[in-house]
Parts: sequence; structure tokens; C-alpha cells
Amino acid sequence: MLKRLLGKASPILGHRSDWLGLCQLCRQPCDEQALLCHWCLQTLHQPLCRCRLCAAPLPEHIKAEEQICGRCQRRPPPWQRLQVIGDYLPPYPTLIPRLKYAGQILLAPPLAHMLADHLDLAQPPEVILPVPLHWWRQWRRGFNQAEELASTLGKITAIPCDNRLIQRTKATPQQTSLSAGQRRRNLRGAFQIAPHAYRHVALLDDVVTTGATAGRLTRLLHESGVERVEVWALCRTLRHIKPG
Ligand SMILES: O=P(O)(O)OC[C@H]1O[C@H](OP(=O)(O)OP(=O)(O)O)[C@H](O)[C@@H]1O
Repeated sequence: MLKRLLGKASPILGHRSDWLGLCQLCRQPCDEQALLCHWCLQTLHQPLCRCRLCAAPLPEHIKAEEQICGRCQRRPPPWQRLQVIGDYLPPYPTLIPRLKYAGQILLAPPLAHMLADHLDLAQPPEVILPVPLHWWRQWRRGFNQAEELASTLGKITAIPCDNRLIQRTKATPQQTSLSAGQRRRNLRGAFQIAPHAYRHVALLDDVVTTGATAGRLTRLLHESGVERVEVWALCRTLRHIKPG
């Protein structure tokens, strides 16, 4: 139903030929390669100073090495860093569902460019690992939004992507419809990690909400020998991420 509604509300944007030369947000004519006009692109930017662990916004004057919020100092999440563009605030609640549920995969490259602009790559990971979908959901959707983002991000950063290391072996209900506790339980036994030799990885998802997905995968990656897991996502929600 949601797919059908979003499909009607917004034009299909699966191929460059589908684009009518209008900004995908304000519908004004626009020449931008980014599919968004100059003004709407500005609304995608968010402040850069954020907690290194949960990406909550912090005052600008805090030094980089001290950028850990009070909550994360008390109860740190399992990953070593969370990097996002910003909070899940407009226009992201418009753009991300269009990408995922209305098949507008041409939105992935401009969103990946925006994320790249917000990443600190002083210590780059060896590999980008997009969070996988179960094959059945990927087949129904026609693509995996995280793989689409990873593909562009890999080209921009020159960091290779590995779409096969993590397998989603269990078809679980969507996280979106569940409470925080249900989200954690929902993912039990959902993923498998293939043998590898990575030590520092970036796990890429579209959104981090409670952190259940990123947390589950971080633990599995640590168990498989990874020492440093960075989580990269377009957005985080404003609720505090639960450590486990
Ligand atoms: O931080 P969390 O609370 O785990 O929530 C975030 C996850 O929820 C969404 O996926 P969902 O399972 O809804 O599937 P989707 O890709 O079909 O939207 C999103 O793509 C993340 O993977």
C-alpha cells in the first residue's frame, strides 16, 4: 500500500531518462546533475560536530578527540564510530522512502555524495559492507538501497565494497514496524558472516534508528575478527541509540 501511494505521489526515477529536469524536492526546473536544485541541496547539509559513537549533535567548539556525548561515555554502543550526514529530519523523510519504497534509485548517488562530504576519512576502513536485504525482499524491491549507496561511495572514496561478506539468511519483518526490543529480537540468527581477513570495516545502512541492526552486525563482525567497526548511514533518528 505504502509503495503504491508513494509511487503515485512521486515520479518513477529508476533511469536517467525518467528525470524530467525538475528538482526532486521543489519541482522547479533544475540543471543539476544531482537531481536537486542548488537551494534544496543546501537543505541536505547538517552540522558536522557530532558524537563519535552515536552521532548526536554536539556544540561546535568541542575538540575532535573529546567528541563523545555523556550518554555514550556511560554506555557506549558496540561499534567504534558512527558517521552520518545528520538527523532524520526533512528533507530526508521524503527522500529516503522514495529511494527505498518508490524505486527512485537515481537518488542514491546524490545522497551518497552528501554522505561522503560529511565523512571523516582520516583513518579509512579497508572495505565498505552494505547491510544486506534478504534475497526475497531484494527481489521484490529490485535492488538493495545500501548496495546502491555503497557503489557510489566506493567510487568517491576509492574504498572497495564487499556485497557478499554478510549474508541475510533469515527473512525477518521490517524493523520499521517494531519497538526497540522487538527490533533486537527480530534480528536473532538473521545474518551470517563469510570467512575474511578484514580488521577495519565500514558497515553501511540507509538509516540507524535504535541501532539494533548495526549493533547485531557489529558484534558478529567483532566475533569474526574485525577490530574496528565504523557504521556509516545517511541519517540517525533523534532517539538515543540503545547500547545492547
Ligand atoms: O537501527 P534499527 O532500529 O535496526 O533500524 C534501522 C534499520 O531499519 C530499516 O530497515 P528495515 O528492516 O525496516 O527494512 P527495509 O530496508 O525494507 O526498510 C533500515 O533500512 C535499517 O536497516
